[in-house]
Amino acid sequence: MKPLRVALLGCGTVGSEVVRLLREQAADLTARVGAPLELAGVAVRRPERAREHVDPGLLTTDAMSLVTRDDVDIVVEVIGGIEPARSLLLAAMKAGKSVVTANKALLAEDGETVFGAAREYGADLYYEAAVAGAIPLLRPLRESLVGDHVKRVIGIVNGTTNYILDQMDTFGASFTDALEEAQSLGYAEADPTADVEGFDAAAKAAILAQLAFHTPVSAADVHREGITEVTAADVAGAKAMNSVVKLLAICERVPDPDGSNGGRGVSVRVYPAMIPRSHPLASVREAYNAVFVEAQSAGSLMFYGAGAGGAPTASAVLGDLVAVARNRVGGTRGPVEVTYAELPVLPMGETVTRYYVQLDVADRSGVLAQVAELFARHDVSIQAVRQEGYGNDAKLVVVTHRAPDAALAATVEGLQRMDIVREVASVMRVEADEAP
Ligand SMILES: NC(=O)C1=CN([C@@H]2O[C@H](COP(=O)(O)OP(=O)(O)OC[C@H]3O[C@@H](n4cnc5c(N)ncnc54)[C@H](O)[C@@H]3O)[C@@H](O)[C@H]2O)C=CC1
Ligand SMILES: N[C@@H](CC=O)C(=O)O
Ligand code: NA
Repeated sequence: MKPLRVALLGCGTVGSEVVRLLREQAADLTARVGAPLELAGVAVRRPERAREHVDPGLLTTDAMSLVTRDDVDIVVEVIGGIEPARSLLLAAMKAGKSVVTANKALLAEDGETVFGAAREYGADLYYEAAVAGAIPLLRPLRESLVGDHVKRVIGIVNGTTNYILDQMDTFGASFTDALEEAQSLGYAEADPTADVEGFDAAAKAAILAQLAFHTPVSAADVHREGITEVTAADVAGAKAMNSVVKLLAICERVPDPDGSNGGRGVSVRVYPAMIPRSHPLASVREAYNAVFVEAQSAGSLMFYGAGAGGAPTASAVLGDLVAVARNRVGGTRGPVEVTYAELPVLPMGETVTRYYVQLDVADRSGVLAQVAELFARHDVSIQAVRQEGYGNDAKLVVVTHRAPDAALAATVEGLQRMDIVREVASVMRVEADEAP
């Protein structure tokens, strides 16, 4: 059988592992695809650098010529970022190549163009590695669950931030030390701001929401808060509540009051939140990822595994590579993205959540009543309130019932202006528990 020729774009953390696996598993991959997979070229920025497993004769800095070469069938993009990745993928699809990418930033920022090109040119576009690394998640959403009605997707989709929060929670590590470790382990993006400010998780949330709800969602639609403002007080507050702080990506269909099945819209958001230690997401440690999918007929499904790192991510890339190669051998195509639902993405203010608020207060009579009155004024119902310490160390901890995020935010602003409140020491959303 004629070999299928693969152009690899980028040979960093993920790309170098793709090359290694292609070489080490060549015989098995040939048997599984029905044709050998042959590396036609590797586009890099610095060809003078020695690379294990790569024949130097395959290296080029001219990625555009490589992707359009007649002897290339499949293009694997693991450069990352928007340009030149977008131009390279568009040129590849136009030239009739099948495409595999791990680039969530591009798919979330300008999925319309990239998915549109796949439709226009009839090209295969696979991207399992883009969300939750090695975990098979996009293929289940795109194929296995496509006959169901997905209601909610909630999970931990960024390994770097989970690693940092876990180190802070378990060992009391500093943010900076934990980030450096995550970088050295190959989990972090080239610019770790993408991880710690939540951009990476927001891109993944957009991709998940689009697939789950068959509706266009881009990174700009996602409410995003990172973990740079998570303090030791937040982590300690969570501990005292028998909870843990996790950076969550949440994609929800918001029910329509008239009961229509499609829903009023979708809420897509990323923020650090407290979850009870008894919840399965709380036991997701280090750089692992886990995602719950709640569907009408399937019920709750949990996907767990390595969400970052060279070899795990390369596993997902190889899975896609075999899939597109099989399609080429069989003369077929994979699934095409459909976003027929056109559900609106609702503003964060309308999203219903719960808050944990820790206040340093003056310890005198009437304080609790004034604080409670402010919550009531914003129609935010209190689930529990507790005082810790006394005198100058008095703290009030308030946990609310569900309320629109705008009402909760206005309540916190009001607390910040109250004389009796010395400091709003910690504010954190509370998720994934059963409370109303
Ligand atoms: N590292 C991880 O754990 C994961 C990474 N990803 C995604 O995989 C992609 C690659 O990530 P990493 O390998 O971690 O990044 P990396 O920064 O280690 O590798 C990217 C490589 O592309 C090269 N490059 C940049 N511009 C180029 C150009 N114009 N032509 C040729 N090469 C160029 C860089 O020199 C670098 O070696 C990104 O889209 C990332 O978001 C996805 C899941 C997990
Ligand atoms: N930087 C990302 C890598 C995978 O997408 C992460 O930390 O999860
Ligand atoms: Na994945």
